Amino acid sequence: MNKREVDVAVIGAGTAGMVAYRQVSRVTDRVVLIEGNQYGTTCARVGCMPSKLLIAAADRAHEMAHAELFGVAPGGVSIDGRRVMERVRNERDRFVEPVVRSMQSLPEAHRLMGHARFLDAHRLVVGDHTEVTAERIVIATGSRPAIPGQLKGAKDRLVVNDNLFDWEDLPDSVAVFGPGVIGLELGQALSRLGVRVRVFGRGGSLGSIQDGRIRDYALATFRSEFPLEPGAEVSEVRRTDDGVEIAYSVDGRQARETFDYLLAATGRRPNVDQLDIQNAGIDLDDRGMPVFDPYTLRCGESHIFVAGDVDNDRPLLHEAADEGRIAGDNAASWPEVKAGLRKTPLSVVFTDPQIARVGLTLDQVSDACKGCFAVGEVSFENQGRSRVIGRNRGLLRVYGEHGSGRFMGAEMFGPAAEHIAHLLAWSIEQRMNVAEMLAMPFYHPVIEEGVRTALKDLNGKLNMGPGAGEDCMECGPGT
Ligand SMILES: Cc1cc2nc3c(=O)[nH]c(=O)nc-3n(C[C@H](O)[C@H](O)[C@H](O)COP(=O)(O)OP(=O)(O)OC[C@H]3O[C@@H](n4cnc5c(N)ncnc54)[C@H](O)[C@@H]3O)c2cc1C
Ligand SMILES: NC(=O)c1ccc[n+]([C@@H]2O[C@H](COP(=O)([O-])OP(=O)(O)OC[C@H]3O[C@@H](n4cnc5c(N)ncnc54)[C@H](O)[C@@H]3O)[C@@H](O)[C@H]2O)c1
Repeated sequence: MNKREVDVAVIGAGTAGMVAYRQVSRVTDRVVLIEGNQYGTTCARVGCMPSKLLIAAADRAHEMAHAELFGVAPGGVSIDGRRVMERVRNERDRFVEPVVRSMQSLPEAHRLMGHARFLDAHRLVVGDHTEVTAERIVIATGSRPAIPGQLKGAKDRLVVNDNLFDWEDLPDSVAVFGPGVIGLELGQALSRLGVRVRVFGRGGSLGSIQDGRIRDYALATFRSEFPLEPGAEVSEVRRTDDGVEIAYSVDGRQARETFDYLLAATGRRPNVDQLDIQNAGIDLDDRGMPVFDPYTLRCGESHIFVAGDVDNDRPLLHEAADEGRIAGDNAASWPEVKAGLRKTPLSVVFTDPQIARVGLTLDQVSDACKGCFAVGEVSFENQGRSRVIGRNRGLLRVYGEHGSGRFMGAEMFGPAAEHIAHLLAWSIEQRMNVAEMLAMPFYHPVIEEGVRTALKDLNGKLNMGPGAGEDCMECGPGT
């Protein structure tokens, strides 16, 4: 067994771990970044990037198939599944390659390959070949798909995001389990690429949507495009000669249907369970998760920090990077530990229409404002720019506090949500109130005019000015 002694050990070379390593390596050479599988990160290899590449192909197919709305006849759209998947893999590899290269350019003494486990609060055993003694430790081990036992009945036809993007060709049919973020993004994309898809859910949840009106609107919209059962009762999942047979009932109606594959998108599990974390000497909650401070990322009063998806809090790429920076800075400066900057919550789901959420959710706003808040709303169905480009579906709901007029949060299902969510998140970051947001410039005709309509509606409901539709001589048509 090799022995190493370092100031800081970072476990996991994903986004959070690499950022933590970078921060630590600025102040000490006695640092090691440990990776148990392969370099390249979840985001680039099997997450954000390949999923968006598949969605890009699907969106193109969908736009072509619906061009007749504009009097443009594309003359039949043909989808070459092999070429679709080839581009996904090639472009994915282009994103992965520089990440791997930057890892390989690190000093050899700073890199260690092997699965890490805690022997005690300061000692790790890595891949049964090296024992690392570290004064401080950052756990950045990410997460992996959580697969309910029943779905394992699909045997060799069970896929998750880790292997779907390696398909050589598109299959004819896929049963998608989990109408969460991954299931909706990939399910809709596969459907638009000509794959027969049915999405099975449990308990009625949809994406990460928290606002009931947005959820209902989104559900009806997705259902008009592909079968989606958010509350299906699945009694059996069975591998047969023909593929995967699923027996299920919806509203008492029994059905059996066979698919080529079953995609499990049923949530993700933090990679804590294989760390022998019980040896680390830190407090664990009743699910065995480290108890930590979300501002310092420190576990109790210890020398151990967490960062990224492993802490199961805001499992998104930009948050993993922020957490890596905070945890890395604190591991570097320990025992001096500072609260880091946590940004306004922001999430975007790349369905069509997109789903976005910023700031506090409706329930959180109600708690924070003790019930003294109002909700402004706009439908994009008659919004000028959205109609012009044929993307006039969706709803934006904006939340503001009575008295102060402070803008608290928003949820959206609609066109250009990825961009609008940024404007709204930046407004919250600047602590703007609704009147200040309305004083910002709005061009014509743009989708952002819909945001202004929602804000005016909110302003009126907060009794702070005219509502939507009143006193807007300067507004153009369809705003
Ligand atoms: C399909 C999909 C699509 C996504 N799309 C988006 C998106 O569009 N936008 C967005 O913001 N987020 C998206 N995400 C989420 C985003 O990818 C993650 O939040 C982010 O990649 C997490 O980074 P991380 O560093 O915490 O984990 P990872 O990048 O997973 O890194 C963890 C590393 O730790 C290693 N490891 C684990 N255990 C050990 C051990 N015991 N010893 C040594 N090494 C270990 C792993 O091998 C891995 O390399 C998506 C995720 C998925 C799955
Ligand atoms: N655009 C993005 O930012 C993006 C994209 C993909 C993933 N992500 C990240 O990855 C995380 C994980 O995504 P996810 O979609 O796996 O998780 P999720 O929590 O969003 O969704 C899981 C879904 O599976 C359902 N489910 C659970 N067990 C089930 C069962 N037995 N049968 C049917 N349905 C079942 C849940 O009710 C839920 O709707 C997200 O929370 C997000 O942070 C982000």
